[in-house]
Amino acid sequence: MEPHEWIAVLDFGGQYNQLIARRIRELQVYSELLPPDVNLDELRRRGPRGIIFSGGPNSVYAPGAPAVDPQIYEWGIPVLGICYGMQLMAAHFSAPVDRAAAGEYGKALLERVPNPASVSAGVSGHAANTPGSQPDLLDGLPDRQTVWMSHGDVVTAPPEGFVVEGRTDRCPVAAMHHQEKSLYAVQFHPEVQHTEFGQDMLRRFVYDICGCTGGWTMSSYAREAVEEIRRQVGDGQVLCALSGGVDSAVAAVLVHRAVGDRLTCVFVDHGLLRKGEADRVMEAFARGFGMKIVRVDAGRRFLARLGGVRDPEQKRKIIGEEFIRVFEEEADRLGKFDFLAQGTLYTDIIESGTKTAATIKSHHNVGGLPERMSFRLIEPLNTLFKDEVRALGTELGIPEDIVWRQPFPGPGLAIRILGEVTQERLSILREADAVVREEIRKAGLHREIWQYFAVLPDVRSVGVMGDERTYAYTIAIRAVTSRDGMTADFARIPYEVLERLSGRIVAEVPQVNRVVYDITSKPPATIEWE
Ligand SMILES: Nc1ncnc2c1ncn2[C@@H]1O[C@H](COP(=O)(O)OP(=O)(O)OP(=O)(O)O)[C@@H](O)[C@H]1O
Ligand SMILES: O=c1[nH]c(=O)c2[nH+]cn([C@@H]3O[C@H](COP(=O)(O)O)[C@@H](O)[C@H]3O)c2[nH]1
Ligand SMILES: NC(=O)CC[C@H](N)C(=O)O
Ligand SMILES: [Mg+2]
Repeated sequence: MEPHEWIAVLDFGGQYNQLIARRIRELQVYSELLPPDVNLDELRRRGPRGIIFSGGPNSVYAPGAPAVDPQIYEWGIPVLGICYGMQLMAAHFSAPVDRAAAGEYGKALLERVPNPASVSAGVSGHAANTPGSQPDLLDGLPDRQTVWMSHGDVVTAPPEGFVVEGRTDRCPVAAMHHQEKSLYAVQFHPEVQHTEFGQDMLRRFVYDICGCTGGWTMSSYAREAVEEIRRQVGDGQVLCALSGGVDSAVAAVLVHRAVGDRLTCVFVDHGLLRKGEADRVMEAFARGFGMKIVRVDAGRRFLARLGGVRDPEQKRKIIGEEFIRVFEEEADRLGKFDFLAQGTLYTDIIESGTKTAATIKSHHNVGGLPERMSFRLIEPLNTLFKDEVRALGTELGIPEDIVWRQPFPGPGLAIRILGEVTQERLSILREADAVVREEIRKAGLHREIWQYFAVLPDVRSVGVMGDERTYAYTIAIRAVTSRDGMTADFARIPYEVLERLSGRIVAEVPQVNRVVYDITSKPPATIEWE
């Protein structure tokens, strides 16, 4: 993707990195995360208007701490360092960075430090270093404001050539900039919602300091994505992995716009879908989309490969590989396909683990992919979050029921059955899940709850039904609210709805005698149980 103006965010492994890029896009300027060891010539070629260094868990003075090519400071492009990013910049310019007597975690009060040399108006918006004084980042903002901190190291004095713009009780240099170069840094996190004027600071950096003009929207995203796909595919043919979910629907529509009928979508019924799902997906996509869609019934082979497997990561890897084998076989059957399009989101990538971020779980379409495969991947959504994809889907005219369909993981019910996946367990879970979906919809809660489903833990317990002892399965209900799936809270479902759910599940699903409700948020839990 090469939009005419964009901001690069270098990823030092912090928790909020993805949020930085996201906030910039909210300001209508495209932004993307890149690894900190990105090649500078390559980056120069891609021509960002500014660079942001993210936070990260390391200490700059520790051996092996991630760094950047120091040439970056001589390039003349505006840089904003955040937290670890600020400490890195300070250390480069030989300022002392030490362990603080006490760190700052959470809310802090930022006090501006008056800077007589600052020019408060008429910023040229130039990327080049203009000799003389650089404008303040905090210009126009209140003298005292709430910011959000998360650090244990501190820059105790500004490097030579820098002026201090703000401080807190425990942090003598909480915001600073170079007097002559366009280099800015803050110890707090402007990207989090709790930093009162954080978005104003990012706007100031992106527009006034980097000289961006804005106007990037989801429809520009669509336009650029279509061009990029055209360029990538040339006159080749594309297979698109279509699941019925919003991500792959949006990916398919983009590819379709780019290459027309050189696209064939493949929907795999792997036997791990919800009740009635395969038919509903085929019906929804058969009308109105004008794309070729092939359905593959592969239930038997997936189940055979999952026999005896209990480990969640192993299940994910088996499913990821089997998906690719099915696509390869279909490609051979249908003609010559070099490309496989998938609706991979940024969330799938970060959770699967990157160079700097830990593996939480291997998403089947990322960490679960086999090493050897015959396709080149097309993933036009791999920098976006779910709510951005929904906005894009709406922009592309995709029907509301698909745009707002609750997410359903590619490995399907296999990662909601703890322990071995068997035909019997699948049918218990499928029936219980159908009740959950029906009752939540009836209660009118389906739009405000992000995801709601049943889980089958590997637990049996004693009950009494019709004066008889039972020893049967427990069903857990999982329902969460979220904006992008990165964090989530359990949904406050009214007791009456929970009561109906538990009554119906125990009465209607044989082999279940107990229903529990999962009341953990993410973190510390995740949305799915495996
Ligand atoms: N049953 C399936 N058949 C073909 N491709 C699939 C299937 N399930 C998942 N995929 C592929 O894996 C990708 C990731 O799955 P994921 O569930 O994250 O996305 P989605 O199904 O498109 O959207 P949602 O998250 O809303 O369910 C999909 O975008 C799609 O390309
Ligand atoms: O396509 C997918 N392949 C996967 O392997 C996968 N694992 C989790 N999910 C979905 O991702 C979101 C976050 O899930 P977790 O909180 O469980 O990590 C939730 O929306 C999950 O449903 C997956 N989607
Ligand atoms: N959030 C961060 O970037 C933290 C940076 C550094 N490890 C510190 O604790 O100060
Ligand atoms: Mg899905």
